[in-house]
Amino acid sequence: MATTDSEFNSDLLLAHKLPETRYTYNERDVAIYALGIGACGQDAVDSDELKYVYHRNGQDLIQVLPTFASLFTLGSLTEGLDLPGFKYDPSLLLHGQQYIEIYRPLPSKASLVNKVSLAGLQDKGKAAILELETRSYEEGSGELLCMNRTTVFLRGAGGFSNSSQPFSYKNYPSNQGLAVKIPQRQPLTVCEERTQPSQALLYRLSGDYNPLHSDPEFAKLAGFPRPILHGLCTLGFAIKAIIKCVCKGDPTAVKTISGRFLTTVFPGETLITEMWLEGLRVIYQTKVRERNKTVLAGYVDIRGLSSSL
Ligand SMILES: CCCCCCC/C=C/C(=O)SCCNC(=O)CCNC(=O)[C@H](O)C(C)(C)COP(=O)(O)OP(=O)(O)OC[C@H]1O[C@@H](n2cnc3c(N)ncnc32)[C@H](O)[C@@H]1OP(=O)(O)O
Repeated sequence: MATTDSEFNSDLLLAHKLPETRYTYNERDVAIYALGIGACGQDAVDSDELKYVYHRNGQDLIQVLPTFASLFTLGSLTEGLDLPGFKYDPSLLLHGQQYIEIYRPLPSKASLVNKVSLAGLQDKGKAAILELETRSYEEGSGELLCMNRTTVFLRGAGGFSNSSQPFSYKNYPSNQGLAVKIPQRQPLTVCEERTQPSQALLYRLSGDYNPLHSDPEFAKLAGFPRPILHGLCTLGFAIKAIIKCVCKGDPTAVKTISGRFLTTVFPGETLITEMWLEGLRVIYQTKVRERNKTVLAGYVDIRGLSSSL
């Protein structure tokens, strides 16, 4: 049977092979990213954070934050993703979740080949949830460096299922990236950091140029009073706080990162990240002080016993 352009076609969608993408970066990109997630944003000589932007023995020795890996997915979603058999309005897209596995410390420069695949699609009625998995291999050695699973919440794109049962496709283990249960006890440690009013304008220079984060008119059309902060920028602030407070400042201690974006953050707001340690898992939630809202929650699995607490 012929289908119109707007009709959902799971056969077409699931058979579709997403193109490989490439990502090349150097020490300058690593430093610009670190500044974008607030490194040295309150104190230019902060001894916990200067190492992410400067090293006195050469820029190639700067340390790379594990969330830098999230940039490797740029180019698959931010450039507009064309999926046969499934239509959505990109201007209504919100970043829902990010799951990252780091297999070895990120070098300060590299050329990567990304293998991208569809990891999930769910019909939630009012919205669709789309998940893309990106495996990043170092060019030359072919070594697998990390994996990202990006979940986007597509407002207005739900209700596409052809049968009475809502469409649901997921091709990864159900224990990965689950929503976390926040402990009822007091957090072990808390870190507070103010974002700058220009935070999104700085963060976007790492390559996510979606006008939702910079253009007041575009933001209004997407349903927001003003431009909002990139979800991955908020995630970067939170994980940087965990590295500082729980991992003795060692960014290579981070093995797995999971985060769900619960509500939007506006540039200039203050982020309070609360942390609980459960074995080698740090459960965290990030709140906005000014609105007393939880904006992000998730977990970080750390290697070995490097916790400083
Ligand atoms: C380099 C690659 C980048 C890729 C992304 C590029 C574009 C970037 C854009 C951004 O950065 S946008 C800024 C960051 N994101 C946000 O600010 C979103 C914050 N979250 C929200 O505003 C809300 O959570 C929401 C996403 C609008 C959903 O809230 P809503 O009240 O509409 O949902 P519910 O009714 O609670 O749930 C419906 C259904 O959906 C599931 N769900 C809810 N939230 C999420 C989520 N964040 N991620 C994944 N799934 C979510 C929820 O579990 C419900 O499912 P069921 O339980 O009914 O099965």
